[in-house]
Amino acid sequence: MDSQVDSENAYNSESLSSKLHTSITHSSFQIFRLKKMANFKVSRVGTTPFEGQKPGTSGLRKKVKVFIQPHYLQNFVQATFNALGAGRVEGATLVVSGDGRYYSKDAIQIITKMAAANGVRRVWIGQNGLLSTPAVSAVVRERVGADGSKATGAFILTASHNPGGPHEDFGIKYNMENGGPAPEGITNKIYENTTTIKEYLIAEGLPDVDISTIGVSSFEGPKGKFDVDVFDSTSDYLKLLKSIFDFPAIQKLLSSPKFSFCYDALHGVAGVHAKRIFVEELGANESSLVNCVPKEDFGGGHPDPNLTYAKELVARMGLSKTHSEPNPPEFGAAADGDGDRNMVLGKRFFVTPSDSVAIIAANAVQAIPYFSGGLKGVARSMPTSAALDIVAKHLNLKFFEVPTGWKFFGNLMDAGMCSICGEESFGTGSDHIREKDGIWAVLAWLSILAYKNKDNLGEGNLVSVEDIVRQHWATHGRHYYTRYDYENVNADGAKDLMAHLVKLQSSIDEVNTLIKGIRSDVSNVVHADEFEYKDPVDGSVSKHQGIRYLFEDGSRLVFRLSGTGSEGATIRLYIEQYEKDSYKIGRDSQEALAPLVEVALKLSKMQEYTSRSAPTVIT
Ligand SMILES: O=P(O)(O)OC[C@H]1O[C@H](O)[C@H](O)[C@@H](O)[C@@H]1O
Ligand SMILES: [Mg+2]
Repeated sequence: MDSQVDSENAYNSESLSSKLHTSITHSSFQIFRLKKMANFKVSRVGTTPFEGQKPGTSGLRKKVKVFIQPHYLQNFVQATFNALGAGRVEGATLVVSGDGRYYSKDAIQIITKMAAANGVRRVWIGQNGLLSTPAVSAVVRERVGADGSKATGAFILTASHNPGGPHEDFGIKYNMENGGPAPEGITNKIYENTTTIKEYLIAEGLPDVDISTIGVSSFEGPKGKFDVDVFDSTSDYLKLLKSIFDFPAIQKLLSSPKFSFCYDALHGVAGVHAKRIFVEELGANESSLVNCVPKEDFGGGHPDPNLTYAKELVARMGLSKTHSEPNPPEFGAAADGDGDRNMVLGKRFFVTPSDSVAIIAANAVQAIPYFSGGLKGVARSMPTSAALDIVAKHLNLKFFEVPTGWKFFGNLMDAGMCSICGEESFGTGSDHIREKDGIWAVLAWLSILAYKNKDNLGEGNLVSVEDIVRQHWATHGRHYYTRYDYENVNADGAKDLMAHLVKLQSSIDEVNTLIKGIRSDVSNVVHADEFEYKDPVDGSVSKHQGIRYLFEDGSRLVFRLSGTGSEGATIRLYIEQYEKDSYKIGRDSQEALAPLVEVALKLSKMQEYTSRSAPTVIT
């Protein structure tokens, strides 16, 4: 009897002994159990607002030194609970996990205690606090707890592709019961709450949970039971992926001596899933995994899968300018810190994310069982190239152009209007969840490769990634595309540059005169505006979503300020040119785009406003 009592009340020994005494005097254990003391009490902690807790496109991202200030994280979490309202918090089942970056472990303990105090019924945590953003979305949508419970929302602890470590970034965002990021109505309310917050609730007496061991720990609070369920990070996500793709077909491709594969998680959370999915399930060689052990500081790197930051993969795939690789793998891919982004490479070949989504959409019905019944529609973000538009037209599919940010796809998917979508920012995904999904994109490509090679894994040449892309261009034309990023520039300079570009738009004639003075071989601008989007599902309007210059020959220049940086401003310049003639589609993209790049830089007075003579990253 004693040991049972002890284990249930281990955290309140003083009151326990007095109760125990009472129960023994009344010689009725039953009475004692019913009146059992709580494991924790609710403590109300006074606080004052912090400035700048406005969640951006993907939650709140700040330097760790900002987040670790006393009450900083707590204020944001309480503001979120208050914005959700008691109906979505009391009795709720909340997922709390992330990409494992520095400060995650502390944050998980704090959020768990605050959840308990706010009346949440269960907190679900991926083992070691690790769940990729797509895995969180899958868990929210698909996981069923041992007691039949379903998740009602999630705190995702990540700053995505931003570096991690004590001097780098931390982040937090809230996802709703559909597995997608909270809509603007909620994030605005969270922000309002952060400006007036006076107190937060936290459980006192609740111990830190051991997040490294799978299992359920149960506690008793003033409002009843509170469970912490630590579960395997990959099982639910894997189950969902298995229902989408033909795993045996992919396994056959991976085991073919003609094929070789490489995956770089850049020390982000995707490494955990990759080992299980690619190696244990699909039979890839363990040596094909690079940087797949998650690290709190991503090994000191920048966990963004692009040609600049995914250096090791780029070198392995034979794309490094300084290192020559004699025998690169046939296929390579990388992920960002939280595993929702992807970069796909072939042997010595880069697939632009804009082409990637178009090619996946073009082949999905044949190559991916989940889509065998047809696609409901496709969508891309505005700065993403128009390669997908051509596929949509060709296949007679519903098509949507939305502002940057994955949440805009969510509404379309919830309304059954969109199956596949993608962004130039290395995000690709489908309506299986409500986040982009890096591993899904890799499996989609492996499915296409498996499909195209289904009859020649024995004899004949392998149809390579490059073959698939070139074939696509030959059929649909090619969108030459590049993005120039100017990271961490002076915020006022960036604002002035944008204002200058908007002002120019008032006279297209003047713009064309300026352009002719810069390059006479560039076509005329026919339309210029700031992109605005009216959501076809809820009618909401998003303004100022990027500055566009549209040219007569289909070329486009787009300028945007990043919504995901944590310091200064980042200007993104997107340059695109369409070529239909087969003899013009094989050029080097930087070379093909050089005239438009020159126009963009001079028209925007980039160097004048940013004091930068070159971008930080070119993709
Ligand atoms: O605002 P940016 O830095 O260009 O980033 C834009 C990207 O941010 C996040 O990753 C969002 O999830 C993406 O949907 C979006 O494309
Ligand atoms: Mg990310």
